[in-house]
Amino acid sequence: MMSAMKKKPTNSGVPARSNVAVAIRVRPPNEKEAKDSLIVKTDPIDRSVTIRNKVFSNFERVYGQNSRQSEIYKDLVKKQVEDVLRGYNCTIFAYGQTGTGKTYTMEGGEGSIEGDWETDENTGIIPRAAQHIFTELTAKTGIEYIVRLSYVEIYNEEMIDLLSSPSSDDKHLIRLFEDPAKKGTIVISGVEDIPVRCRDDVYRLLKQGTEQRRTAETLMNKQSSRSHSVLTISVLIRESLPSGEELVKQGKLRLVDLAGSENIGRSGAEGKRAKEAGNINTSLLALGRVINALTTNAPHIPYRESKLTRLLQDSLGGSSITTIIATLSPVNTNFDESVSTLEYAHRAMNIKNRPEINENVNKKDLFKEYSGQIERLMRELKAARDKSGVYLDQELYDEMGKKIETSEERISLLEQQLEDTLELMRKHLADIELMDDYYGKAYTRVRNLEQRLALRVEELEEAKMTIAKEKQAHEETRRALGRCRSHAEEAFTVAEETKKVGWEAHHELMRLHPRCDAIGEIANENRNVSLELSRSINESIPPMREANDLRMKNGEEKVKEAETALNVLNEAVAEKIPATKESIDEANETMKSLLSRLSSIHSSHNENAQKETSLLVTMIRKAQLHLESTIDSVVTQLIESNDEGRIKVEEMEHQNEIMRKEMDQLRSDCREAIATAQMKRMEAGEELEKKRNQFKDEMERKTKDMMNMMNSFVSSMSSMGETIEEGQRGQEETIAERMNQMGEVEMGWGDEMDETCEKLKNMMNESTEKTKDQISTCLPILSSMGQKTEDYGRKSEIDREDWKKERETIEEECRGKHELSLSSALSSIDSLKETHDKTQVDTVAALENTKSIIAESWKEVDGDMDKLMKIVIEETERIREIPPKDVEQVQREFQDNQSPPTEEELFAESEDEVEEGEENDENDQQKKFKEKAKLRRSNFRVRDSLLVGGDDLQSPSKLIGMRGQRIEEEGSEASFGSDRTNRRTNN
Ligand SMILES: Nc1ncnc2c1ncn2[C@@H]1O[C@H](COP(=O)(O)OP(=O)(O)OP(=O)(O)O)[C@@H](O)[C@H]1O
Repeated sequence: MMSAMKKKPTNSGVPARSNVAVAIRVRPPNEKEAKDSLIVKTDPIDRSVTIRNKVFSNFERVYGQNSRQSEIYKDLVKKQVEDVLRGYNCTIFAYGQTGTGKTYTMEGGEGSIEGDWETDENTGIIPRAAQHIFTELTAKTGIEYIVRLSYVEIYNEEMIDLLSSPSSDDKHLIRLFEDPAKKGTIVISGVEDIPVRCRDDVYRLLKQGTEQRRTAETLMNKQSSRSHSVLTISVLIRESLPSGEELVKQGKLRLVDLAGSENIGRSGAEGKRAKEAGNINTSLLALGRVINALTTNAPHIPYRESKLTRLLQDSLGGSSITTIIATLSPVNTNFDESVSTLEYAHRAMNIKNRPEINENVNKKDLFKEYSGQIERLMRELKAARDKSGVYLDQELYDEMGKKIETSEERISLLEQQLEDTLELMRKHLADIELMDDYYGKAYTRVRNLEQRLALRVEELEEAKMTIAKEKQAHEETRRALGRCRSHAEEAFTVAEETKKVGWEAHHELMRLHPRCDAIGEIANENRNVSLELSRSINESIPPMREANDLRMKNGEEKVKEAETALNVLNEAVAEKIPATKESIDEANETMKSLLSRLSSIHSSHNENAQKETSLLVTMIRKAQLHLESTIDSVVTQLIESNDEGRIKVEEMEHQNEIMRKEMDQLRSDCREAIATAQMKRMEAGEELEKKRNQFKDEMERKTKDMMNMMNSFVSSMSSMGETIEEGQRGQEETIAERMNQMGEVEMGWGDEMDETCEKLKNMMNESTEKTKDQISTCLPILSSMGQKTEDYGRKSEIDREDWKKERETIEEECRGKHELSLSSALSSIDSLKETHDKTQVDTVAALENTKSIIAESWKEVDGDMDKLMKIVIEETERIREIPPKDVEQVQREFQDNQSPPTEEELFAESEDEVEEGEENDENDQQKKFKEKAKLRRSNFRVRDSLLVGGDDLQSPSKLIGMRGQRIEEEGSEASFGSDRTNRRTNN
């Protein structure tokens, strides 16, 4: 294929001429060989193999029994795969005796075909190469590519397409021909060249081909392959250059698993098997000859001697990069075969190739080239045919016959070539059509995929939003849990405070109890004092009342007496008035008769009369004074009784004051007690604060644990979210990558895309399911945690309520007891005060009542006195108007009417008279005094006869005299009344 591609010298590290690389691999001995001696020694550093004494060196690589598949691949194949992708043809074939590990090296151990090429040690070169090619291709951007796979078997010099359906009988159609445009490049026609889109396609086809391989059991190996298998992976890469040119690269990787190279005789093959072995050896012998010819610079290389050599023409001495892996058995039994293989390999090592890269050309050039080629061939064909109708002489004819024969051969060759070229072209066209078809499909698919991608992106966005919501929900849950924690903390704080207050109250209560007891005792004492006081007051009130009553009674009596005396006086006056009138008349008469007689002595007699009058006035004044003093004494007594009441009131006030002081003391005690309680409360508070801190620390620790749990949960959730996000991101990236690739590759692998999308969808579904599962796993945990938090909160609430209730109870009890004791003390004090106030009020009322009674008495007395005074004044005035009588007469009259004054009175009066400035000598005065005393004594006798009452009250004349004197002194009646009133008020 791709004969139109020009070859150009190698570049990029591939030498222009390079020897076929030969590596030796020695497998480990199998069970059968366990007792056999190991004769093959490998030196990887020296790259030499020693078998007995024979040393084979300068190999590309040498691997011992413990070599690893991955090692082989990295050293021998990896670079070639990269070269294939750059446009080189590369061949790797395994050569060796049956059962030495050719298939193991090329395909891998049992079941290894589906293993991961990078990790699975069983995996052989073919699966690794397939994986590697697709990994590299998918990693490249800006290219389109198509990968095709053909798998043929050469068995008994027959080529069999291992990928065609087993029923088809088209094996004879498979031909090998040289690419006319690329000399030496052998093309296999008539085989299925199946496009593959991924590693799995390769595996599937490999499996299919392997099943078709004919294997026969030989004595040497149970599954000894009697055929050569050739797997070809062609890669066509179309690349758009920045210049706008379209470049096409085509590389080919041939992986050949040769049949065993053992001796027929030793293999034990018989009959058909022997034929097989022979054919096998024919091919291998031809291969040997080719190798010999190549290494000895022979003019002819017998590629055409066998299908195998024909097929490997390009790989041996051609433009391919070739690696041979010669496999060996390590044991002595296989010595000959091992030596043969080593010699074979050593010879092959000298084959020189000229690796050429398949020149990058654009599509137009490719067509042009093919067209030119076809045209040329057609021309040649036509020319050849045209010549066939010309008549020539015999010799010339014979010559021409020969020439015609030659020409016919050439024609047939050209026809063959033309046919091959046409087939190639058809193939290329088919490739291009296929590519275009793929491109169109891919374009449509890309569109569809873009739409799907948009949908996926939307879904992804939705999923992201869902995740974000979930995250938010988680965040909210975390926050809610945080709030719950803070609520719980608050609840605990409150509970602690409540506890503290409760304890404080309890302590305070405990401390207040004795204080309350003391207060109660004081209150009891106060009550007793109060009771005592009220009792004493109650006791003192009746005597006071009695005293008052008595005084009132006395006053009344006195008033009554005064009234009686007044009445008596009035009566006496009334009695005396007619007698007096008569006496006055007689006296008038006497006076008249004696007027003349007395006129001489008028002046002296007048003087005596004035003296008598003044004596009378003095007597009246004395009586008045006596009365006043009596009244004053009554008033004083009243005042005294009033003072007594006042003293009692004062005492009570004093008591009250004491009680107030005691109350103040009590209050200050209470305050002190409260201050002490507060202090104690503070102390208890500090203690409780400590305990609370301890409790809080404990709580914080527990909460921290809880939070740690929560955080780990949340972090696991977030990591889960991140994983999901990463998964999503990965999916996004994968989708984007896929889309990029899809956008860039116009060839059809829509199915792959579908599959990828399906896979992605599945992945997303899986991821969603996983997320759901995780969420569903998390939800019960969350709900249980929420439940726990709720329970916790509820418990805290209950605790808080309990504490609150307890606190209220304690407070109530405390307050109740405290208040009860205080209120009882206060109520006892209040009751005492009330009693006291009541007593005071009663006393004051009693006093006021007494006062009003006395005032009433006074009013009455005043009225009577006024009346009396009026009478006395009138009488006095009337007496004053009476003309002076004869002294004797007067004396008689007085003797008749008045009791004689006592000596002291007379003496006092005489002294008064002396003080009044009378100028008499001492003898005269004594004489006169005696005379006056005599007179007065006689007068008083008269008076005594007139008087009814005792000595306490003065005679009416005295009273009159006193009153008269006072009137004279004060000058008016009103002033006297007001003066007395004033004095009473003052009292
Ligand atoms: N390097 C190795 N390490 C472990 N086992 C190996 C190795 N090489 C070969 N074997 C084992 O040896 C046996 C024969 O190997 P294999 O079939 O690959 O030989 P072969 O050369 O392909 O034989 P045939 O020519 O008959 O196809 C297999 O069971 C294989 O697993």
